[in-house]
Amino acid sequence: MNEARPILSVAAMRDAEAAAPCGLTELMERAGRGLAEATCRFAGPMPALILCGPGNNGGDGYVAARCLAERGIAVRVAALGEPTSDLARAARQHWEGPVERVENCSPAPVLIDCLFGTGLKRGLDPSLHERLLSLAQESHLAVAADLPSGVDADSGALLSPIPDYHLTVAFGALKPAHRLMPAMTQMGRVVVANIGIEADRRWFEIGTPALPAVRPDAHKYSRGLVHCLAGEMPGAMALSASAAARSGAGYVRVSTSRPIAGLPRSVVEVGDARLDDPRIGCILVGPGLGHLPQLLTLALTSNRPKVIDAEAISLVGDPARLRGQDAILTPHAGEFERLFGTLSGSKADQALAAAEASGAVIVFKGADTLVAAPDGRLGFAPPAPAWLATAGTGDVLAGMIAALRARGMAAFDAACAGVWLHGRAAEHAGPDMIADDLLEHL
Ligand SMILES: NC(=O)C1=CN([C@@H]2O[C@H](COP(=O)(O)OP(=O)(O)OC[C@H]3O[C@@H](n4cnc5c(N)ncnc54)[C@H](OP(=O)(O)O)[C@@H]3O)[C@@H](O)[C@H]2O)[C@@H](O)CC1
Ligand SMILES: [K+]
Repeated sequence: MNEARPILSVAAMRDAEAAAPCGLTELMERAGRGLAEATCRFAGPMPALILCGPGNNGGDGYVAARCLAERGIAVRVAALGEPTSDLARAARQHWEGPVERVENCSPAPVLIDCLFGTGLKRGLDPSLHERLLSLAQESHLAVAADLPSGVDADSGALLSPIPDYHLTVAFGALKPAHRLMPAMTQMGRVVVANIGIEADRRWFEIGTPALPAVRPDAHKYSRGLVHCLAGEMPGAMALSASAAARSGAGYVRVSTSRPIAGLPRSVVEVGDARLDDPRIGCILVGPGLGHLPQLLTLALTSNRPKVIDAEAISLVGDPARLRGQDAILTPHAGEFERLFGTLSGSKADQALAAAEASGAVIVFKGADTLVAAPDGRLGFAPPAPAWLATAGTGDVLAGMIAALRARGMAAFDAACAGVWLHGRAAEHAGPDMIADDLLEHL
């Protein structure tokens, strides 16, 4: 079972650290020990070079050096200068070995980057980031302590270039950058070292979903009716409706003015669109919609839950129009901007602002998909294969989420579950998959 792991912003991390009953010195001790242990497990007994910055990330490095030396590993330390924080100064004093200079130290098979973590405020000086890149290039394995030095922890932006790491050891909890583009692709394997903080769980990495059980007395309506509104290009809705049928909906119905090729025989095509039917568990509008804004208007006249995808998102026009609707929106970046405009802040900030402005659950898609709720909950998708970026996969996701919503899951939970299952289906389908192949893996 893959538990949802908490994700903490820099501010939330500082609060959690300050509230830790064990105190900050012990937290640093645990972070350094966790770094040493994870590195040993990953790299074995290879000689290591630890680069220490001036702050507490550097402090973790001095602790890790001591722990690695205690394990008999040949470890060297190189620093930018003397530590500037009290905690790091104390950690430096407990390291009994020599301290070289980052500018002229020689490389080692394992490079451990403890230059900067959550305290990074600007890009590294060019001479320093070039030094970091070249030492990483000359190592076999590069390990980042908490975050690669150069990454903004809250946004995932690269403030200066970073090497590709093999392992990143996050302390206490993941930070947004561990699951946001572009930083997430350069961190290698990401593990969390438990340092004993209590983490707020409103932001989290989406874990294995708990799907509703099928009751012994279930019938097709109680298992969830998804009503799809097909538009000008019904092939897209064929994918969505098939995905809904394969995601456990009891009954999938498609309103269409002409026959749709490629639908499973169990999916029913109907000529009219009676959306006041209380048995409808979720309406789906958008995939293949084309220029039929009246279908969105029709969906919005119904009080039933709805998933609004693709072209229908842009047609909403004003986010306030969704207030009072029980809606899930699934925009990619272009659709997001068309509806919500250019919002400031990180992708996480933007997703939350959009959820608040619309009152809807927002699935902000991309290589770093986020699911935001109006109440401030935020799910970060675990990494999914890059080959998901192909035509029609969004239609499949919309159908999956509609089915999970129709099965009675709350909107936010259904969206998170759909995103998680979609990523895992892509892993099973393999690199040459097309969207249709996902259906076999739902
Ligand atoms: N708090 C805790 O209890 C625990 C924290 N832990 C660890 O602490 C890390 C956070 O530590 P931190 O806050 O000291 O920040 P950190 O990332 O070391 O850097 C700050 C220093 O860098 C400097 N600086 C910044 N950018 C720069 C640049 N581009 N180029 C040059 N300098 C730059 C900045 O100087 P300033 O700009 O402020 O003058 C300041 O001196 C966290 O990631 C985790 O590893 C764990 O031990 C668990 C317990
Ligand atoms: K680091």
